[in-house]
Amino acid sequence: MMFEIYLQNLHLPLVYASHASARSHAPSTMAATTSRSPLAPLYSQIQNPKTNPFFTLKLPNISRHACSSTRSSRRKIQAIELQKIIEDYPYEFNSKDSPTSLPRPLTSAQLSNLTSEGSRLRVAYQGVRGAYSESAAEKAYPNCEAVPCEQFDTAFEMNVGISYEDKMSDETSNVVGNLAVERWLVDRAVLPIENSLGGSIHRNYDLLLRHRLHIVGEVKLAIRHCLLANNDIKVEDLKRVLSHPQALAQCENTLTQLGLVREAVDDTAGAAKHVALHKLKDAGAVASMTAAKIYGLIVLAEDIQDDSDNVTRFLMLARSPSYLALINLSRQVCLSLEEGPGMLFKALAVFAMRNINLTKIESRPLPKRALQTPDENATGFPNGILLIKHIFCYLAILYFPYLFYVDFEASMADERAQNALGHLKEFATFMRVLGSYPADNGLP
Ligand SMILES: O=C(O)C(=O)C[C@]1(C(=O)O)C=C[C@@H](O)C=C1
Repeated sequence: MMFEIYLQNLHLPLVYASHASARSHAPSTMAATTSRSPLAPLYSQIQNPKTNPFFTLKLPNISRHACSSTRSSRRKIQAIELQKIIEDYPYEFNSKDSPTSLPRPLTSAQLSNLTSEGSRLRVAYQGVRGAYSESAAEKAYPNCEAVPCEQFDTAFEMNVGISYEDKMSDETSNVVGNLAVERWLVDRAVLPIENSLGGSIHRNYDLLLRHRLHIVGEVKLAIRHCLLANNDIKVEDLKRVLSHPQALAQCENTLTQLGLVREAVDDTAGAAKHVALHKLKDAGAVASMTAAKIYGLIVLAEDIQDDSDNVTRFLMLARSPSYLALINLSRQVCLSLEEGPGMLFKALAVFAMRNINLTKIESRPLPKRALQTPDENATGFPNGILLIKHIFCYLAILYFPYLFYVDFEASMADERAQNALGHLKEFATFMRVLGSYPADNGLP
């Protein structure tokens, strides 16, 4: 209801308007970009340089100078109706996308637990049943169908979202064809991104950039690890313990006290399943109580994490950005900056000067794969990665290039946020808004 009222009443100013103007000035602004940016050749990949606040990378970089006339017209265009914007979203990606496959913003049905077809929302997570990510999926989308996946990359490939278990049963029949695409399509993927004990999960930050998905939600989940073993096994019998590396790290103190050798596996529940399946006598698993029940293991010790306050934050990803992006509070932007004194300070100042709260900043090295030539890039990285490649070549002679992921609190409709991003775009060599989502402020 609130959303409908919002749809009717909200008028969106700003970057949308500026983009619209940029569109009409496309030839000149593109020429300006060509002369000032090593990234210019990639603009040729723009399919439809219309409004796209979520993937700003390919929008022409308008200098302050060139902007003055745009600014006054921007001021005149004070409002654009939300519905119009939504209808207009082109979400241009690379030229391989056919117009029909261009992602659309999520509908309100998709934001509930139903897809637009009325079926249950399918949410992919890494691991087998009983993994914490499965609980995160269910917390975010109660009554969803949580789909276990072997690896995050499988979960991310939503268009071929064949599930782990489906894949296992189909391994010999090699059915990953069109049929599988239709049958095993998933709507969301769940990605653990940080933990209160272990900090950021770096690999998953890299995945965010490698795949062209949008963050549409977050969930904080209390993680309570148990030490599990087969029936009749005592703690003294154990020599080793299997689990996900994050879980092992979160239980460092207990496991050291017990003198157990750690063995890393893909997920906590997978560890429990392995211990149960192979009836191991010398090995236990660190996993959830739910996993113990599913795989018939006994609980030797509860709450073995180093701190009782052990919370993991998960992100929900979708092929399309969320309508709620326009009223949401949290957003994440990924950017790289030119080398020079105070560049990061300058970048962060665009938020500070507008009184926008930054909730997190993470830096990651530019992915090596970005160095591949476009021809080598057969796996189809998003354009952003190709763009990074150019930046990397440009800076690599002297410096270690880094990407910065910035989380900040502001809705898409917030003029300050639009201005901050517009400002940032003037000197960031690469920028992509990874998503916008309601913060999970409830109890984990
Ligand atoms: O292995 C699992 O059960 C997961 O869901 C993965 C994961 C993670 O990657 O951090 C999720 C939550 C816990 O922090 C431990 C493991």
